[in-house]
Amino acid sequence: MDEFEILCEAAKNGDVDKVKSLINSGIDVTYFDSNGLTPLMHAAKHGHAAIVKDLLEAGAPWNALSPSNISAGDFAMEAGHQDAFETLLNAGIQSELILGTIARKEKSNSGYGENYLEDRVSFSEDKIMDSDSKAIMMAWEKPLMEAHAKAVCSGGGHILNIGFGMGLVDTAIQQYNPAMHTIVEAHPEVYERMIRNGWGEKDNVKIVFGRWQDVLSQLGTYDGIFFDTYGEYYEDLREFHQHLPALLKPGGIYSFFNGLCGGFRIMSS
Ligand SMILES: C[S@@+](CC[C@H](N)C(=O)[O-])C[C@H]1O[C@@H](n2cnc3c(N)ncnc32)[C@H](O)[C@@H]1O
Repeated sequence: MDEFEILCEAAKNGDVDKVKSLINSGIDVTYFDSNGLTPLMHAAKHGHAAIVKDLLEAGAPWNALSPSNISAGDFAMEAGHQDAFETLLNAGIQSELILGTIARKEKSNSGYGENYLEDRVSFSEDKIMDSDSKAIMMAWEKPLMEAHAKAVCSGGGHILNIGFGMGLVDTAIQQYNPAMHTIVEAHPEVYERMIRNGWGEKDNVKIVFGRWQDVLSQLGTYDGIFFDTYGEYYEDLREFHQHLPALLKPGGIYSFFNGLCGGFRIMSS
C-alpha cells in the first residue's frame, strides 16, 4: 500500500492520529484513489467529522466529485452523518463566499453581475437565455417555483417576489390571489415583456422596476417573500438576507432559489 492508500484507509477507519501524521508529513490530500474517491470522501462517508475537519484544513477540496458526481457532503448526508455534513457545508459556504468576493472584484469591469442587466436576453417558450447562452430560467423549474409560491403564500397577505424571469413563480403566486403582490425586476427587456403580457394591469400587482438593491426604499413589509435573481453572487444573497428582518412581517414566510454551486447537490436547492 502506498502512502495515499494508507491515508484513504486511515480516513475510512477514523484513525485521526495516522491522518494527522500523514498531513504533517506533507502528503497531497487532493489524491483520488483507484475508485475515484478522495480521503475526504472516505472520512465523510464513514462520519469521521474530526478527520473531515483536519483534511479540509489541510486543503482537501470540499467540492471534488466522485465518478458518479457525488461530493463528500453528499456522502455524509446520504449516510446520515450530520456532524461531518455540517462541517462540509460550512466549508463550502465559506469558500464560496470568499471566491464570490474575489470573483466579483475581478469581474467588476468585465461583464458579469450588473453587466448582465445591460445585455440582451432572448426568450423562447421554455427558457430565457443571456447573451452568453446561459440559461437564466427554464421551464423545468416550474414545479419548484410552484412549491415556493405555495410556501410564501401560505399566510396570505402581501407577497414580494424579487426577480420575474419567466414569471413562473409570479403566475403561481397569482393563483393564491394575494391581497397585494409586488414584483421587483431589474432587466429592461424582462420588464418590457412583463408589461406587454399585462402584468402591469392586474389589480393586485405592483411592479417595481430596478435592482432590488436600488429600490429598497420603495418596498414595504410583507407576509411572504421570494428571492430568485440571476447574475448575482452569494454576497448579494447574503446582503439581501441582512435586509430581510426589515422586509418580512413577524410570522412571515421567506423562501429563495439560487443556483449556488450546481455541482454540489447539497447546496443547489
Ligand atoms: C432566475 S430569474 C427568476 C425566475 C423566476 N423566479 C420565475 O419563476 O420565472 C432571475 C430574474 O432576476 C432578475 N434580476 C437579476 N438581478 C436582479 C436584481 N439585482 N434586482 C432585481 N431583479 C434582478 C433577472 O433579470 C431575472 O429576470
